Amino acid sequence: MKNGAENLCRILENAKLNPENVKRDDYISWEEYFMAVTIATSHRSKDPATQVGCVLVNEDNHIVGAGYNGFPNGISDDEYPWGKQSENPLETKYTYVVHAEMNAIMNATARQLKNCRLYTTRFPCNECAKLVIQARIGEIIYLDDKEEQWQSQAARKMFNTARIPTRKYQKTGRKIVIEL
Ligand SMILES: Nc1ccn([C@H]2C[C@H](O)[C@@H](COP(=O)(O)O)O2)c(=O)n1
Ligand SMILES: [Zn+2]
Repeated sequence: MKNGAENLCRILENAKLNPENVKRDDYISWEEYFMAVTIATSHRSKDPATQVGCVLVNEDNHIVGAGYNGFPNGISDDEYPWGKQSENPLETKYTYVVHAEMNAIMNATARQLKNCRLYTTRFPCNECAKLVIQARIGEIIYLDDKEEQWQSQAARKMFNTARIPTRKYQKTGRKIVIEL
């Protein structure tokens, strides 16, 4: 019996020494993973000037919603305007585009978005902030913020009042290459 136990210990020790039996340690973190999916989601946007992605993650680290900026379902990307500058609001994208955060919330598979984390490549605008607060989303993690824009300032003001924390994603410098 003693020899059996000794043999088993030796086998286990040898196994640990074999790298094929030990998990890799260079996997990406949850934060890197969710922001990578958020950035990848933005690549579906047809907006020629600005592509925004957004991902909703619940308390179990499950992705429950994702979206990017685009026109509503059935509104042709080829017939509606993608321009930014016009005296006539009917001729600019802003009048029609659904923001990435709005699409992520609307696409959410989970009925309950309460306390989910919202990852986004661009800090939410005031209109998205209203939906985020109403959906009781728990935290905003963003890549970039156009702080000079009043829409961003209004959103931040509402998040502060609603006590929804926001934080800027801290880049790790890691790069991944995805060949599609
Ligand atoms: N938090 C945000 C802010 C903006 N967007 C979308 C709306 C437009 O498609 C584009 C912004 O246009 P720009 O003036 O930067 O060319 O980004 C969003 O989805 N979420
Ligand atoms: Zn918005």
